Amino acid sequence: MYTGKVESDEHDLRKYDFPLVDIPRLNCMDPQVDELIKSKKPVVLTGSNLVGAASKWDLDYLEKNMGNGDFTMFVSKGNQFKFFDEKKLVEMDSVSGAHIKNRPRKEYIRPAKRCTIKIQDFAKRIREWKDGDERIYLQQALNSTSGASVVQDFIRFRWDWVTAKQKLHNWGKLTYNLLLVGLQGNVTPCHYDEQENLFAQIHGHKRCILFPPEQFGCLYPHPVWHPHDRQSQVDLDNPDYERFPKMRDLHGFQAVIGPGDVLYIPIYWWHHIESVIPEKYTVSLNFWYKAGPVGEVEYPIKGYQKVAIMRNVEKMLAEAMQDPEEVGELLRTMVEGRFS
Ligand SMILES: CCC[C@@H](CC(=O)O)C(=O)C(=O)O
Ligand SMILES: [Zn+2]
Repeated sequence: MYTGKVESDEHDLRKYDFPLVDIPRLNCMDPQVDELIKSKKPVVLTGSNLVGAASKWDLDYLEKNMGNGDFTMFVSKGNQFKFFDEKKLVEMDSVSGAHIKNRPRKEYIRPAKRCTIKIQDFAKRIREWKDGDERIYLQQALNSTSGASVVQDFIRFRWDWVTAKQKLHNWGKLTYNLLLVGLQGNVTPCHYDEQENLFAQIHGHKRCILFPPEQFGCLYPHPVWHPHDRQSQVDLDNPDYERFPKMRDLHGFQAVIGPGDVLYIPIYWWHHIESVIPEKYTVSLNFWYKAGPVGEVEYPIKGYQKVAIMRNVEKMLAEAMQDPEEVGELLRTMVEGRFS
């Protein structure tokens, strides 16, 4: 169980140009926990036993008990697993209307290829993996086909505790739990999700770097119609300050989480997550909850609300212009020399 400050070199952590402060680590019964969650600030919860029933979910156990399903796996030549939404290629046609259909479809580079695999084959590939091989990352929603023992373990999660959190903080419904099994060194690059996330670490350690929604301007997300919607264009591990000068203003929060820890990643908060040494692979399970109903709007509006507004403006303009390429031109015309 990780207990020290993050500078410890037990996980051989990469150094960054931007400052990083530790995310608070609190026992789940500490009253400060609900204050932090209420104010949409990240916190590492210890002692929740949320997924205690899954503490035995190592590769051998999963191999024997995940059943015979075809599970989703991503394969990457490098160590980055940047999410690519294939649906956007279709939606973009519908968003941008007929005439774009006959334009040459920009061939997007998919940093990670999606495929399916049996858990036994996946476990074999993890065991046999060696430096230089392409990397693999199993990312599978848990459901009733996930094998009887796994389902039994799932039922024994602390649903009382987590459902009380969901209700207390007025979150929407649990959309799903994503089981994540990845190699040491795998990175999910900087992105935000439109869901509240209780991120439970089961095996191995993950270094999590988070930025608040207010730092949107420093992280240059792809446009909403892009398959990399919600993903930052910047590579924190290989910064390009020419293209993205405001990266210099980044200041982040970090935590290394280990078995039994649960990291609260607030909705719209940016996160960059790396599986770190010493274990060869990591196992995590997230709990994604839809945003709760928007109550009384308090002014001034918050950073995450500005992100939601910017997303809606981008979508509306893409619909109106019928061509996403023209949206940038229109926004520049609107802003340049007028609002400074
Ligand atoms: C596909 C989800 C990946 C996960 C990060 C990680 O553990 O690699 C994450 O970003 C999240 O739980 O929101
Ligand atoms: Zn995420």
